Amino acid sequence: MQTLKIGTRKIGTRGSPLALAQAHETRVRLMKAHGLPEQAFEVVPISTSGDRIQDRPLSEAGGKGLFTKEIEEALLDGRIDIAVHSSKDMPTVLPDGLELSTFLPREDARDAFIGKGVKRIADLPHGAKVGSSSLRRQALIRRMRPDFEVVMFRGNVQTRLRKLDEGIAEGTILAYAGLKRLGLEGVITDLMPLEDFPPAPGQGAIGIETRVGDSDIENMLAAIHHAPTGQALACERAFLAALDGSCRTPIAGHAKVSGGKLSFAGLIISPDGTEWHDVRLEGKAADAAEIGADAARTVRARAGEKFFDGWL
Ligand SMILES: NCc1[nH]cc(CCC(=O)O)c1CC(=O)O
Repeated sequence: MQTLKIGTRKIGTRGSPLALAQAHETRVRLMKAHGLPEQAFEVVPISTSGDRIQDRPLSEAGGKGLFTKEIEEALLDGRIDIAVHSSKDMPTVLPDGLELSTFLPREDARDAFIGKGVKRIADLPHGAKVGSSSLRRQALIRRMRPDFEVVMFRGNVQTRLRKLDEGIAEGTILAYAGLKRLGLEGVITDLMPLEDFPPAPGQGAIGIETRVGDSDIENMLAAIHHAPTGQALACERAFLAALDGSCRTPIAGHAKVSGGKLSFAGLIISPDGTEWHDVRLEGKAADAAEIGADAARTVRARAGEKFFDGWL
């Protein structure tokens, strides 16, 4: 075990209940891995622009970076030592001097369905309202059931559940991982199959951002890094990075890693759910990023360049 320098390590996070749960999970893993008491780590909640903008889709307001800007400034300034994120919410390009260096063992990456009065999404009546603000989920819902009315649904998990109770929609889809971390898996009425309803790149994986070259922190985090999750994420993020010119094209991607092998499934889909292109690739886990980039080239070639600017 590495000997750590004295002093409290500051764990930066968004202030939402899910973000705090993820920061606490990180803290507990660090305490156990290093035999350190709770006081060795402090969780520092930071409010971000993404948390404050509630009135329009984030893709219009400026995209994923809105959830990370203020936290990354704190990391660069040294006000915090590490930043804990949902990998799914992380832009593919990070500010100079920062890296996503550590991943905790991934939770089940599937989406979960929460039905009101029905168990499965297929049981909803013709024309039912399904709530989601995610472009990917909206497109996948429309592909599955063109008769449904997709309604805008933002806010944290608790807010969305309240909207369901109020009858604004008859069902909604959220990440299983987030519900589980909040102790809310009891509200789930079904899990969406990976094949019909592929998750967002990074879904279910907690990622930790650090300053490049901060060797003290790197040593500390090495003890909690989960290498297979890191490889899966390298693949999914390479796929996203190679496609993600705008965040208006819904993109799904999921890599499974086991026994040094990686298998990846990726999908791009039009927001109306009528046109999609998918890809499956397998290879060595050590080639994770190349597999993701290859998969992106394949779907890009299948879709044609026009596919990507058709929805602006
Ligand atoms: N965009 C919000 C967000 N970011 C990460 C999660 C869930 C946790 C995860 O995927 O790790 C969620 C909520 C959701 O999609 O239901």
